[in-house]
Amino acid sequence: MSHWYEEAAPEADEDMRAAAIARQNSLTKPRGALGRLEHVAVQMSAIQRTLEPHANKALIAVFAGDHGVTTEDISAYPQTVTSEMVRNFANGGAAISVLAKSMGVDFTVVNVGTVYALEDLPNVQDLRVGAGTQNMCVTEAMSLEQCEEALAVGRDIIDQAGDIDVFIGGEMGIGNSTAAAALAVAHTRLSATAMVGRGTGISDQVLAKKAAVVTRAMSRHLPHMKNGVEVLRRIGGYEINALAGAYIRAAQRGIVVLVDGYICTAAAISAVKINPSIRPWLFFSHCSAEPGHSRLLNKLEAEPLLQLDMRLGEGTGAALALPIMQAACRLQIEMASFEQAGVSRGND
Ligand SMILES: Cc1cc2ncn([C@H]3O[C@H](COP(=O)(O)O)[C@@H](O)[C@H]3O)c2cc1C
Ligand SMILES: O=C(O)c1cccnc1
Repeated sequence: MSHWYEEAAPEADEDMRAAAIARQNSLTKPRGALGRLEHVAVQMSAIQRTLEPHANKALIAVFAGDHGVTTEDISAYPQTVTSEMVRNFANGGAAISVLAKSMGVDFTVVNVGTVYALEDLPNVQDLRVGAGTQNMCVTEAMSLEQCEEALAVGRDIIDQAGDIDVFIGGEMGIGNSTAAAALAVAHTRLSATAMVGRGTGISDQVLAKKAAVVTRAMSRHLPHMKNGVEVLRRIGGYEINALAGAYIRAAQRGIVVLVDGYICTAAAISAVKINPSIRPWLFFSHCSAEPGHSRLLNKLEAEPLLQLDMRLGEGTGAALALPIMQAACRLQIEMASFEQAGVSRGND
Protein backbone atom coordinates (compact mmCIF):
# COMPACT_ATOMS: atom_id res chain seq x y z
CA MET A 1 0.00 0.00 0.00
CA SER A 2 1.39 3.40 -0.87
CA HIS A 3 0.98 6.37 1.45
CA TRP A 4 0.62 10.08 0.71
CA TYR A 5 4.02 10.75 2.26
CA GLU A 6 5.76 8.51 -0.27
CA GLU A 7 4.58 10.43 -3.34
CA ALA A 8 7.49 12.04 -5.16
CA ALA A 9 8.14 15.77 -5.02
CA PRO A 10 8.82 17.62 -8.30
CA GLU A 11 12.41 17.13 -9.45
CA ALA A 12 14.98 19.83 -9.97
CA ASP A 13 15.41 20.91 -13.61
CA GLU A 14 19.08 20.47 -14.48
CA ASP A 15 18.85 22.58 -17.66
CA MET A 16 17.41 25.42 -15.61
CA ARG A 17 20.18 24.96 -13.04
CA ALA A 18 22.78 25.34 -15.80
CA ALA A 19 20.97 28.43 -17.11
CA ALA A 20 20.87 29.96 -13.63
CA ILE A 21 24.59 29.35 -13.14
CA ALA A 22 25.23 31.00 -16.51
CA ARG A 23 23.07 33.95 -15.47
CA GLN A 24 24.91 34.30 -12.14
CA ASN A 25 28.20 34.30 -14.04
CA SER A 26 26.93 37.04 -16.38
CA LEU A 27 26.02 39.44 -13.54
CA THR A 28 28.18 42.44 -12.60
CA LYS A 29 30.27 40.85 -9.84
CA PRO A 30 33.34 38.68 -9.73
CA ARG A 31 32.37 35.05 -10.34
CA GLY A 32 31.03 33.49 -7.13
CA ALA A 33 31.31 36.74 -5.13
CA LEU A 34 27.81 36.38 -3.70
CA GLY A 35 28.85 33.05 -2.17
CA ARG A 36 26.01 31.00 -0.78
CA LEU A 37 23.43 33.48 -2.00
CA GLU A 38 24.31 32.25 -5.48
CA HIS A 39 23.84 28.63 -4.42
CA VAL A 40 20.43 29.48 -2.97
CA ALA A 41 19.25 31.35 -6.07
CA VAL A 42 20.53 28.63 -8.41
CA GLN A 43 18.90 25.84 -6.41
CA MET A 44 15.66 27.84 -6.22
CA SER A 45 15.80 28.25 -10.03
CA ALA A 46 16.30 24.53 -10.52
CA ILE A 47 13.38 23.49 -8.33
CA GLN A 48 11.00 26.32 -9.24
CA ARG A 49 12.01 25.92 -12.91
CA THR A 50 12.53 29.62 -13.54
CA LEU A 51 15.38 32.12 -13.84
CA GLU A 52 13.27 34.40 -11.64
CA PRO A 53 12.99 32.44 -8.38
CA HIS A 54 10.65 33.75 -5.71
CA ALA A 55 10.36 33.57 -1.92
CA ASN A 56 7.84 36.34 -1.39
CA LYS A 57 4.98 34.75 0.49
CA ALA A 58 5.88 32.67 3.52
CA LEU A 59 4.04 30.90 6.30
CA ILE A 60 5.47 30.23 9.74
CA ALA A 61 3.78 27.39 11.63
CA VAL A 62 4.97 26.43 15.10
CA PHE A 63 4.02 22.92 16.19
CA ALA A 64 3.81 22.14 19.91
CA GLY A 65 3.92 18.80 21.68
CA ASP A 66 5.00 17.26 24.96
CA HIS A 67 7.46 14.45 25.53
CA GLY A 68 7.17 11.50 27.91
CA VAL A 69 10.95 11.38 28.15
CA THR A 70 10.82 14.47 30.40
CA THR A 71 10.18 11.92 33.19
CA GLU A 72 13.92 11.23 32.96
CA ASP A 73 14.71 14.84 33.98
CA ILE A 74 16.61 15.79 30.84
CA SER A 75 15.50 19.43 30.48
CA ALA A 76 16.28 22.49 32.57
CA TYR A 77 12.60 23.44 32.41
CA PRO A 78 9.38 21.73 33.52
CA GLN A 79 6.99 20.20 31.01
CA THR A 80 4.32 22.81 31.77
CA VAL A 81 6.44 25.35 29.85
CA THR A 82 5.29 23.83 26.54
CA SER A 83 1.68 24.88 27.20
CA GLU A 84 2.70 28.14 28.82
CA MET A 85 4.71 29.00 25.72
CA VAL A 86 1.73 28.17 23.47
CA ARG A 87 -0.15 30.92 25.33
CA ASN A 88 2.87 33.18 24.93
CA PHE A 89 2.88 32.52 21.17
CA ALA A 90 -0.80 33.43 21.06
CA ASN A 91 -0.23 36.62 23.04
CA GLY A 92 2.63 37.77 20.83
CA GLY A 93 5.34 37.58 23.50
CA ALA A 94 7.55 34.76 22.19
CA ALA A 95 10.62 35.38 20.05
CA ILE A 96 9.00 33.87 16.96
CA SER A 97 5.85 35.94 17.52
CA VAL A 98 7.95 39.12 17.53
CA LEU A 99 9.90 38.07 14.43
CA ALA A 100 6.78 37.03 12.48
CA LYS A 101 5.05 40.29 13.33
CA SER A 102 8.00 42.52 12.57
CA MET A 103 8.67 40.73 9.28
CA GLY A 104 4.99 40.74 8.27
CA VAL A 105 4.91 36.96 7.83
CA ASP A 106 1.76 34.89 8.44
CA PHE A 107 2.07 32.96 11.69
CA THR A 108 0.08 30.10 13.14
CA VAL A 109 0.51 27.78 16.11
CA VAL A 110 -0.59 24.16 16.06
CA ASN A 111 -1.04 22.16 19.23
CA VAL A 112 -0.23 18.61 18.15
CA GLY A 113 0.00 17.12 21.62
CA THR A 114 0.50 19.06 24.83
CA VAL A 115 -0.03 16.97 27.94
CA TYR A 116 -3.05 18.99 29.00
CA ALA A 117 -5.73 20.42 26.76
CA LEU A 118 -5.52 24.18 26.39
CA GLU A 119 -8.31 26.74 26.36
CA ASP A 120 -9.22 28.35 23.02
CA LEU A 121 -6.46 30.74 22.07
CA PRO A 122 -6.20 33.17 19.17
CA ASN A 123 -4.09 31.82 16.31
CA VAL A 124 -3.71 28.40 17.97
CA GLN A 125 -5.20 25.38 16.23
CA ASP A 126 -6.03 22.52 18.57
CA LEU A 127 -5.16 19.33 16.67
CA ARG A 128 -3.87 17.22 19.55
CA VAL A 129 -3.26 13.60 18.61
CA GLY A 130 -2.35 12.61 22.16
CA ALA A 131 -1.59 13.96 25.63
CA GLY A 132 2.18 14.01 25.22
CA THR A 133 4.22 11.07 23.98
CA GLN A 134 5.28 8.03 25.99
CA ASN A 135 8.79 7.82 27.43
CA MET A 136 10.96 6.37 24.62
CA CYS A 137 13.26 4.82 27.23
CA VAL A 138 10.58 2.38 28.26
CA THR A 139 8.29 2.04 25.24
CA GLU A 140 7.47 3.47 21.80
CA ALA A 141 6.77 7.21 21.86
CA MET A 142 3.40 6.65 20.18
CA SER A 143 1.18 4.23 18.30
CA LEU A 144 1.30 3.90 14.53
CA GLU A 145 -2.11 5.60 14.29
CA GLN A 146 -0.86 8.58 16.30
CA CYS A 147 2.32 8.71 14.24
CA GLU A 148 0.36 8.81 10.97
CA GLU A 149 -2.08 11.32 12.44
CA ALA A 150 0.73 13.66 13.49
CA LEU A 151 2.30 13.45 10.03
CA ALA A 152 -1.12 14.28 8.57
CA VAL A 153 -1.47 17.32 10.86
CA GLY A 154 1.61 18.80 9.19
CA ARG A 155 0.34 17.83 5.74
CA ASP A 156 -3.01 19.52 6.36
CA ILE A 157 -1.39 22.76 7.55
CA ILE A 158 0.41 22.95 4.19
CA ASP A 159 -2.71 21.99 2.24
CA GLN A 160 -4.62 24.80 3.94
CA ALA A 161 -1.85 27.35 3.46
CA GLY A 162 -2.98 28.64 0.06
CA ASP A 163 -0.44 30.06 -2.32
CA ILE A 164 2.83 30.27 -0.44
CA ASP A 165 6.38 30.21 -1.79
CA VAL A 166 8.16 29.28 1.45
CA PHE A 167 7.25 27.22 4.48
CA ILE A 168 8.95 27.81 7.83
CA GLY A 169 8.27 25.28 10.57
CA GLY A 170 9.00 25.83 14.22
CA GLU A 171 8.65 23.65 17.29
CA MET A 172 7.92 23.96 20.98
CA GLY A 173 8.18 20.97 23.25
CA ILE A 174 10.10 20.63 26.48
CA GLY A 175 12.35 17.56 26.13
CA ASN A 176 12.38 17.64 22.34
CA SER A 177 16.13 18.15 22.07
CA THR A 178 16.43 14.65 23.57
CA ALA A 179 14.06 13.22 20.94
CA ALA A 180 16.03 15.14 18.29
CA ALA A 181 19.30 13.65 19.56
CA ALA A 182 17.81 10.15 19.39
CA LEU A 183 16.63 10.77 15.83
CA ALA A 184 20.07 12.13 14.97
CA VAL A 185 21.71 8.97 16.31
CA ALA A 186 19.22 6.79 14.41
CA HIS A 187 19.95 8.56 11.12
CA THR A 188 23.73 8.97 11.44
CA ARG A 189 24.69 6.07 13.74
CA LEU A 190 27.00 8.48 15.55
CA SER A 191 27.16 8.19 19.34
CA ALA A 192 24.59 9.61 21.76
CA THR A 193 27.37 11.71 23.31
CA ALA A 194 28.01 13.33 19.91
CA MET A 195 24.35 14.16 19.47
CA VAL A 196 23.16 15.43 22.85
CA GLY A 197 23.52 19.07 23.81
CA ARG A 198 22.50 21.46 26.52
CA GLY A 199 19.03 22.17 25.12
CA THR A 200 17.44 24.70 27.43
CA GLY A 201 20.67 24.91 29.46
CA ILE A 202 21.35 21.75 31.46
CA SER A 203 24.39 21.09 33.67
CA ASP A 204 27.29 18.72 32.86
CA GLN A 205 25.70 16.12 35.09
CA VAL A 206 22.32 16.29 33.38
CA LEU A 207 24.07 16.26 30.00
CA ALA A 208 25.72 12.94 30.88
CA LYS A 209 22.33 11.60 31.98
CA LYS A 210 20.76 12.82 28.72
CA ALA A 211 23.36 10.85 26.73
CA ALA A 212 22.63 7.76 28.82
CA VAL A 213 18.89 8.23 28.23
CA VAL A 214 19.43 8.40 24.46
CA THR A 215 21.70 5.35 24.58
CA ARG A 216 19.06 3.46 26.53
CA ALA A 217 16.33 4.44 24.07
CA MET A 218 18.52 3.43 21.12
CA SER A 219 19.33 0.00 22.48
CA ARG A 220 15.61 -0.60 22.87
CA HIS A 221 14.52 0.73 19.48
CA LEU A 222 17.42 0.46 17.03
CA PRO A 223 16.80 -3.22 16.16
CA HIS A 224 13.20 -2.40 15.17
CA MET A 225 13.67 0.67 13.03
CA LYS A 226 12.60 -0.88 9.77
CA ASN A 227 11.61 2.36 8.02
CA GLY A 228 11.45 6.12 8.51
CA VAL A 229 7.91 6.13 9.86
CA GLU A 230 8.81 3.52 12.44
CA VAL A 231 11.74 5.68 13.58
CA LEU A 232 9.36 8.61 14.15
CA ARG A 233 6.84 6.40 15.90
CA ARG A 234 9.40 5.00 18.32
CA ILE A 235 11.52 8.05 19.17
CA GLY A 236 9.87 11.06 17.54
CA GLY A 237 7.34 13.49 18.95
CA TYR A 238 3.97 14.80 17.86
CA GLU A 239 5.37 18.21 16.91
CA ILE A 240 8.44 16.65 15.27
CA ASN A 241 6.30 14.28 13.22
CA ALA A 242 3.97 17.10 12.18
CA LEU A 243 7.03 19.02 11.00
CA ALA A 244 8.17 16.02 8.98
CA GLY A 245 4.70 15.74 7.43
CA ALA A 246 4.67 19.46 6.64
CA TYR A 247 8.12 19.29 5.02
CA ILE A 248 7.08 16.36 2.85
CA ARG A 249 3.84 17.98 1.72
CA ALA A 250 5.51 21.35 1.11
CA ALA A 251 8.03 19.72 -1.24
CA GLN A 252 5.28 17.70 -2.95
CA ARG A 253 3.41 20.97 -3.58
CA GLY A 254 6.49 22.78 -4.88
CA ILE A 255 6.88 24.94 -1.79
CA VAL A 256 10.40 25.78 -0.66
CA VAL A 257 11.21 24.82 2.94
CA LEU A 258 13.42 26.80 5.30
CA VAL A 259 14.48 24.42 8.05
CA ASP A 260 15.20 25.88 11.50
CA GLY A 261 17.52 24.49 14.20
CA TYR A 262 18.48 21.12 15.63
CA ILE A 263 15.02 19.79 16.32
CA CYS A 264 13.67 20.88 12.94
CA THR A 265 16.72 19.39 11.22
CA ALA A 266 16.07 16.10 13.03
CA ALA A 267 12.50 16.27 11.67
CA ALA A 268 13.89 17.10 8.22
CA ILE A 269 16.32 14.17 8.10
CA SER A 270 13.48 11.90 9.23
CA ALA A 271 11.31 13.27 6.43
CA VAL A 272 14.10 12.71 3.87
CA LYS A 273 14.42 9.13 5.12
CA ILE A 274 10.70 8.60 4.49
CA ASN A 275 10.75 10.38 1.13
CA PRO A 276 14.22 11.16 -0.34
CA SER A 277 12.70 13.07 -3.28
CA ILE A 278 11.97 16.05 -1.00
CA ARG A 279 15.65 16.81 -0.37
CA PRO A 280 16.09 19.42 -3.17
CA TRP A 281 13.30 21.52 -1.61
CA LEU A 282 14.97 21.85 1.81
CA PHE A 283 17.12 24.89 2.64
CA PHE A 284 18.91 25.03 5.96
CA SER A 285 18.71 28.39 7.69
CA HIS A 286 21.30 28.28 10.44
CA CYS A 287 23.63 26.16 12.48
CA SER A 288 22.52 26.24 16.08
CA ALA A 289 24.71 26.00 19.17
CA GLU A 290 23.63 22.40 19.78
CA PRO A 291 26.77 20.40 18.88
CA GLY A 292 24.78 17.69 17.13
CA HIS A 293 23.35 20.18 14.69
CA SER A 294 26.48 20.65 12.59
CA ARG A 295 26.89 16.86 12.50
CA LEU A 296 23.36 16.42 11.25
CA LEU A 297 23.83 19.19 8.68
CA ASN A 298 26.99 17.43 7.47
CA LYS A 299 25.09 14.21 7.05
CA LEU A 300 22.54 16.07 4.93
CA GLU A 301 25.34 17.83 3.00
CA ALA A 302 23.58 21.05 3.93
CA GLU A 303 25.09 24.53 3.86
CA PRO A 304 23.36 26.55 6.57
CA LEU A 305 22.98 30.27 5.82
CA LEU A 306 23.59 31.69 9.29
CA GLN A 307 25.58 30.95 12.40
CA LEU A 308 24.41 33.17 15.23
CA ASP A 309 24.96 30.86 18.22
CA MET A 310 21.20 30.64 18.55
CA ARG A 311 19.67 27.68 20.39
CA LEU A 312 16.04 28.56 20.70
CA GLY A 313 14.01 26.75 18.08
CA GLU A 314 10.43 28.01 17.49
CA GLY A 315 11.45 28.65 13.85
CA THR A 316 13.46 31.74 14.83
CA GLY A 317 16.60 30.94 12.81
CA ALA A 318 14.55 30.10 9.73
CA ALA A 319 12.57 33.33 10.04
CA LEU A 320 15.82 35.30 10.15
CA ALA A 321 17.08 33.53 7.03
CA LEU A 322 13.98 34.40 4.99
CA PRO A 323 15.14 37.93 4.02
CA ILE A 324 18.45 36.40 2.91
CA MET A 325 16.66 33.93 0.67
CA GLN A 326 14.51 36.75 -0.70
CA ALA A 327 17.64 38.85 -1.34
CA ALA A 328 19.30 35.93 -3.15
CA CYS A 329 16.29 35.73 -5.51
CA ARG A 330 16.12 39.48 -6.15
CA LEU A 331 19.83 39.70 -6.88
CA GLN A 332 19.60 37.01 -9.54
CA ILE A 333 16.53 38.65 -11.07
CA GLU A 334 17.48 42.32 -10.90
CA MET A 335 21.23 42.69 -11.17
CA ALA A 336 22.55 43.92 -14.49
CA SER A 337 24.78 41.75 -16.65
CA PHE A 338 28.22 42.95 -17.75
CA GLU A 339 26.78 43.55 -21.21
CA GLN A 340 23.74 45.52 -19.97
CA ALA A 341 25.81 47.70 -17.64
CA GLY A 342 28.75 48.19 -19.99
CA VAL A 343 31.14 46.80 -17.38
CA SER A 344 34.27 45.06 -18.65
CA ARG A 345 34.61 41.36 -17.93
CA GLY A 346 37.61 39.98 -16.11
CA ASN A 347 39.35 36.67 -16.63
CA ASP A 348 38.03 34.97 -13.47
C1 LIG B 1 10.93 29.46 27.83
C2 LIG B 1 11.34 28.56 26.70
C3 LIG B 1 11.02 28.93 25.38
C4 LIG B 1 11.42 28.10 24.34
N1 LIG B 1 11.23 28.21 23.02
C5 LIG B 1 11.81 27.19 22.42
N2 LIG B 1 12.38 26.38 23.33
C6 LIG B 1 13.16 25.22 22.97
O1 LIG B 1 13.58 24.46 24.09
C7 LIG B 1 12.98 23.17 24.14
C8 LIG B 1 14.00 22.10 23.94
O2 LIG B 1 14.94 22.04 24.97
P1 LIG B 1 14.95 20.85 26.04
O3 LIG B 1 15.06 19.59 25.27
O4 LIG B 1 16.17 21.13 26.86
O5 LIG B 1 13.68 20.94 26.82
C9 LIG B 1 11.98 23.15 23.02
O6 LIG B 1 10.72 23.52 23.49
C10 LIG B 1 12.52 24.17 22.05
O7 LIG B 1 11.58 24.65 21.17
C11 LIG B 1 12.14 26.93 24.54
C12 LIG B 1 12.45 26.55 25.85
C13 LIG B 1 12.05 27.37 26.93
C14 LIG B 1 12.38 26.97 28.33
O1 LIG C 1 18.65 24.26 17.69
C1 LIG C 1 17.50 24.26 18.15
O2 LIG C 1 16.52 24.26 17.42
C2 LIG C 1 17.29 24.23 19.64
C3 LIG C 1 18.32 24.11 20.52
C4 LIG C 1 18.07 24.06 21.86
C5 LIG C 1 16.79 24.15 22.33
N1 LIG C 1 15.79 24.28 21.48
C6 LIG C 1 16.02 24.32 20.14
